[in-house]
Amino acid sequence: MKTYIRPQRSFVAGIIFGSFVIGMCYCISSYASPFMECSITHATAEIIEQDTLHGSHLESERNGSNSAGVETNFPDIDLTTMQCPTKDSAVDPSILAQLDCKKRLPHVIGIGMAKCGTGALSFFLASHPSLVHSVPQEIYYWNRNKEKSLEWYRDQMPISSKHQVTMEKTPSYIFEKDTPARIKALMPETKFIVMIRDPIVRAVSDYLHQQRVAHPRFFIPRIVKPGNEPKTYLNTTFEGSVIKPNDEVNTDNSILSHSAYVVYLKKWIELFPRRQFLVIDDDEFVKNPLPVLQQVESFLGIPNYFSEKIIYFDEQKGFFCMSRRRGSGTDCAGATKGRPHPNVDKDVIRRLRSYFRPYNTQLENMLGKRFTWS
Ligand SMILES: Nc1ncnc2c1ncn2[C@@H]1O[C@H](COP(=O)(O)OS(=O)(=O)O)[C@@H](OP(=O)(O)O)[C@H]1O
Repeated sequence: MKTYIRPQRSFVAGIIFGSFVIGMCYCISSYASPFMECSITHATAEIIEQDTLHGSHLESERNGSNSAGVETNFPDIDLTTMQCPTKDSAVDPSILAQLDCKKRLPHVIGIGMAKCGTGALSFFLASHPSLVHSVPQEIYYWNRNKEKSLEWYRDQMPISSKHQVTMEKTPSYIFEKDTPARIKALMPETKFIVMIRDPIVRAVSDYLHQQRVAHPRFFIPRIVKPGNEPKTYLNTTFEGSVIKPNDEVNTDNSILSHSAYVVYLKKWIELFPRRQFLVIDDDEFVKNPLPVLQQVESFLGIPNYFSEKIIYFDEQKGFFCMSRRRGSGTDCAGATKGRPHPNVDKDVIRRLRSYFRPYNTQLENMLGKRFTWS
């Protein structure tokens, strides 16, 4: 009989001790939860080690164990994935001091290209616990607001902890001639994300987008002087917009010229080290965003957060969406994405392919990368 009684006693004692431990954990987690939207404990040392460029931006050296390498009352809390609290009251002062919550200039800027998945990328990245994204996504500081101060720019950013990366994207930055030099002078460590896609598909997407805007001046054919930036021109069809009545390719139309990526990207790549750029092919991203998002995490030196668990293909939307998103908001990127593309005349496609070929080849040589659409 004794052999039965002993295990029963230790079983009861185990339950009492276990309940005590669970209770303690619950107390600590409810205390910490107002400022912990997500706790990722699997931040890999390798990814953090790659963050050489960001060392100066992130203002802290991170290490593997307690990723912030700081002492708090809660040694298991990962400060690199912790959000700045909206209210200070419930936060342990030692944690608050380590987060150093304030607005910061962007560490990474999405500089282009329009209609290449830039909105969807920002949508996914904004859910990452180690990244804060400007709202709205597009700030236009380096073009429309260039007279304003850097303080104004900083003020457009959300509050971040010193362990988070701040991001904004304005796809039209890439076209600005003096912007690379200005960023180089003021924020030389900035990282850049550039999204591209099949140039003809981008042109069709741009055509559909401009049609929706439909400014009257878009319908007037304009001759652009050599060296000047082409303007948008819209005809009733895509084909009519990109092929002139004399049967030449309408190179004066920005719908086409903006797909000659190398022309614009070259100026940036000449000024900054190549490691400060991540070029993403939207044709890959749209089909399978997860590896691309993981590549971005690695590029930014932030912990791994994206996985199959939070990204799913939405049959109704026809795009990948997020199954979990912090805060309120939709689960899929904006409603203006994914307009049905018209079938384009085969002969026009053939002519546009040969128009873009030299640009694509130059781009591939510059980036040391091949694209399926080239
Ligand atoms: N996951 C997901 N959800 C929705 N949309 C996605 C996604 N991934 C890529 N895309 C593609 O994004 C294209 C729009 O590009 P942008 O966001 O750069 O457009 S914009 O310049 O900001 O207007 C848009 O192009 P169109 O299909 O031509 O509208 C989409 O194909």
